[in-house]
Amino acid sequence: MSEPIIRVDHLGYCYPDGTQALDDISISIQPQEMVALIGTNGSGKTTLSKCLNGILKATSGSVLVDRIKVDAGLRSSKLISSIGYVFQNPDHQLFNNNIYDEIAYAPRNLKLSADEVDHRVREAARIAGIGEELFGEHPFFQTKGIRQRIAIASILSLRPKVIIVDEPTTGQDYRQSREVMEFLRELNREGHTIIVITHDMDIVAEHTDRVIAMTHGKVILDGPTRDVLTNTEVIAEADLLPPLVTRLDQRLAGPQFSGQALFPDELLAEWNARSAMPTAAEIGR
Ligand SMILES: Nc1ncnc2c1ncn2[C@@H]1O[C@H](COP(=O)(O)OP(=O)(O)OP(=O)(O)O)[C@@H](O)[C@H]1O
Repeated sequence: MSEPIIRVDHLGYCYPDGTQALDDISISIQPQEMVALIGTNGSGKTTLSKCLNGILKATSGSVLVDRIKVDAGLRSSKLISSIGYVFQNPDHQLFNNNIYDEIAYAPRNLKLSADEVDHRVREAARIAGIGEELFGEHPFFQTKGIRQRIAIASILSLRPKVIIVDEPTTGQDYRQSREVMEFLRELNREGHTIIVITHDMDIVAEHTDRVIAMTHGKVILDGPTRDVLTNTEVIAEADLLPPLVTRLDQRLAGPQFSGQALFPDELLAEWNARSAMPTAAEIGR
């Protein structure tokens, strides 16, 4: 196994008002993983992301990203090029008057040459699927889907190895959500490590390989997506529900029903493999 791109050891974080938001978290993430970070509101997902990104300084334990010791106030150009954080609400991130300047903002801050900035803006926009004809437009007048892409492009222009995306599908319809997730998957295939924070278990099932589940500032389960999402008891401890298909599979009786199905096709295959139709009593088990 290669060296982790993220190594968190016994991380704790306490806000100045005394709220203990993270408690003894230890995780490591390998390069090019596609990870979902799940948990109820207030479980500590955003705080953890901010500690990874150097926005917050751990009050105990340590965080290493791409071998850099992460320390708030020390958002060195190396750290900025290693990890980027896309806010839950793109409007909290976008503040320039046109899309080009928005994407160019961070590389300009790195004091890169004008040519290099221009190259990075065009590259990031192309990867994020933002046409150059939009460069002069104001970010605020775009759809939420496009604003999300601008927010991602403005991080991509730094070419970070790790990208954390906080609730990328909130407020978007099914088609837009799918598009955003497929786009993140593409970035993942191209070599980026992606961490997605989401409450949507169908999105988790379909688009991520590993799930880290949190509650009350602790990691309660960390493993392959199917193992975590079908672990009903632990998922319930985090006040979450597995995908509907999984819940149905777990209620059906019979050896064909594994209780592990995540997708309708998997459940259908199990159903079709049955020698006889289930009785009402079996379904109600
Ligand atoms: N600025 C702050 N000051 C004090 N406490 C905070 C602050 N921000 C978050 N908290 C608290 O820290 C804990 C973890 O919050 P955090 O936002 O990290 O959770 P989360 O899992 O990201 O929640 P959500 O899904 O709602 O975004 C919660 O108890 C929250 O109320």
